[in-house]
Amino acid sequence: MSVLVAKGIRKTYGSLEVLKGVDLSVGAGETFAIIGPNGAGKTTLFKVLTGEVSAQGGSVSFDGKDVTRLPAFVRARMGFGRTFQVARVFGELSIFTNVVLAIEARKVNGGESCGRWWDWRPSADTSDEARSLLESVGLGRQGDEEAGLLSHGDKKRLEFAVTLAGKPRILMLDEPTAGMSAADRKSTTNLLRDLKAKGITIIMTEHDMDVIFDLADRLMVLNYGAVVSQGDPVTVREDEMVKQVYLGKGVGHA
Ligand SMILES: Nc1ncnc2c1ncn2[C@@H]1O[C@H](COP(=O)(O)OP(=O)(O)OP(=O)(O)O)[C@@H](O)[C@H]1O
Repeated sequence: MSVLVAKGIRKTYGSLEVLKGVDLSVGAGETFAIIGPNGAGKTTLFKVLTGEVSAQGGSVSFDGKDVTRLPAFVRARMGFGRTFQVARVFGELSIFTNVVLAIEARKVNGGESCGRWWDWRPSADTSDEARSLLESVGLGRQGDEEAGLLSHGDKKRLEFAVTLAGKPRILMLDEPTAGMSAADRKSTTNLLRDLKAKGITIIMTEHDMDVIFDLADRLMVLNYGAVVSQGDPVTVREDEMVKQVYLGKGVGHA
């Protein structure tokens, strides 16, 4: 069954047609990648799917419900988890507190009380959950460190933990390995493989073809806002049009 379906998405900025009628359908538990050259419209499509920007045409449905007109925060509450090209965390707070706040936010949104603000401290359950999330992203020993001082790769890891704290039904990852060292890219790929194995639905944009071909069940290739090809990695890799517009002769870091 499809979790996320988009039909005929059209988006323009002034006279620039950024998305020209994009259709996609992502199944439960699937890892779906959106790839294409710089400026192809990948991030814009992402933002339309998450509700950060509205499109001029088309529809988006999530779990069979039309969410086209719902803003991003409502879609987030419905189960959209989102990471960004540049990780967004509370830099002045500790790693542990960043995750605790995300867990508490989920609980409050779910109608639970988190105590009085003037003597607030996380419950034992919340603390245990935060520790286990940090463990799962490889930051288990660094909980007390200030988030703003983390390396780029570790900040991304923390952003994953914060996003997972929301218990998303669908994980939207905009270039999860952008700007990472080879070692960080490898550990992030391993982390994503673990999430995939847990059955979480993932939609990602990514320029690193090794990451894409390692993780994606299906790919969509965008060029100038139009879908050039869609299918499993082997089919897309062999597509002559895709080779021309994006992959070139060899497949590597595009
Ligand atoms: N807010 C905006 N206002 C005007 N033009 C925009 C806006 N956002 C994106 N664009 C333009 O839309 C086009 C698609 O941009 P988008 O960021 O979606 O591409 P992309 O495929 O994600 O690129 P990259 O791989 O470089 O991140 C580009 O020409 C970009 O300049």
